Amino acid sequence: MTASPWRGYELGSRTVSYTERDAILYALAVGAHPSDLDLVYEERLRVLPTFALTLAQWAPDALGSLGAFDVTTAVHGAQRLTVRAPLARAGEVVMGARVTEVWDKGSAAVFEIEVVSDRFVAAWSLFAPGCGGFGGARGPAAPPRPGEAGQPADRRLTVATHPGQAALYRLLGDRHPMHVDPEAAKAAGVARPFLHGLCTMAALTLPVAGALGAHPADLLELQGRFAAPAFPGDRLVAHCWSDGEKGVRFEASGPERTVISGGRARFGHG
Ligand SMILES: C[C@H](O)CC(=O)SCCNC(=O)CCNC(=O)[C@H](O)C(C)(C)COP(=O)(O)OP(=O)(O)OC[C@H]1O[C@@H](n2cnc3c(N)ncnc32)[C@H](O)[C@@H]1OP(=O)(O)O
Repeated sequence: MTASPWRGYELGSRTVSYTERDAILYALAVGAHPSDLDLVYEERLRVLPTFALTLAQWAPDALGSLGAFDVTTAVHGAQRLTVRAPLARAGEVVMGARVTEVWDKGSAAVFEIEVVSDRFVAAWSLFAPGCGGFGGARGPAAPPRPGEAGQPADRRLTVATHPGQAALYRLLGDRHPMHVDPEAAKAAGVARPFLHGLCTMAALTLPVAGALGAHPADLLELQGRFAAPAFPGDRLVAHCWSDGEKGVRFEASGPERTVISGGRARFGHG
């Protein structure tokens, strides 16, 4: 087996600062309701833990800028987030990042990037067409999907995304043109601009928390694979399987296909 030269690559460290306004805009961009005062009103603000992923976006962006993969065709394949401590209402976060693994899928490579801070640990999987075939390991198989054994879902939730959602979300840090420019989307093999995977995932986290009687700011763990593009304006349906008292496994579908598979979320008790 040959390892990719990017395996173990240190992306360095970065300090990113943010304001209450950024955290509120983020909450609105992922679907918080104006009546969710502790997400949208600075007097009561609690910061959504998934906001950390916008602060850490520099890491996958840095790897693309270094030329590890073609940024016009690579897409976000999967994400994991482990929360260590709540984010302050405003402030700065110091992060370090490195490429933990590069899997060889033949026609594509999957780059695993880990970002670590005292607030969270986050892991990106980037699916990069044209980067495989270097003689490396394929990596672990896709995790088993809930419901595979025929167990019916415990809950069905719906999330209405809105047509302007990607245009708004990109202002929080991921300005890849594939989310707004039809030509850039086509270059990535998608018919029209599609939602950021992290926007889709965070948007689902809000109703999932509500269904569990948890506060979305009490999220402790989140993960999922972006199985197919979701589009701004799609109505998403999430099927959820209980996973402990404040945990859930989920799969989410758009009008045509499953868009998030192997979803998992766990919340604290507040
Ligand atoms: C930069 C941007 O701003 C970031 C973004 O937010 S992009 C938006 C969010 N992401 C998306 O919309 C991507 C949606 N997903 C997809 O379009 C497709 O799943 C895909 C293009 C990633 C892969 O599809 P496809 O080429 O058909 O892969 P497929 O033949 O099923 O699988 C090939 C291998 O890759 C793996 N793989 C497939 N999808 C994967 C994913 N999403 N993440 C990680 N690995 C994946 C499979 O397990 C398989 O490996 P194995 O043979 O060892 O089991």
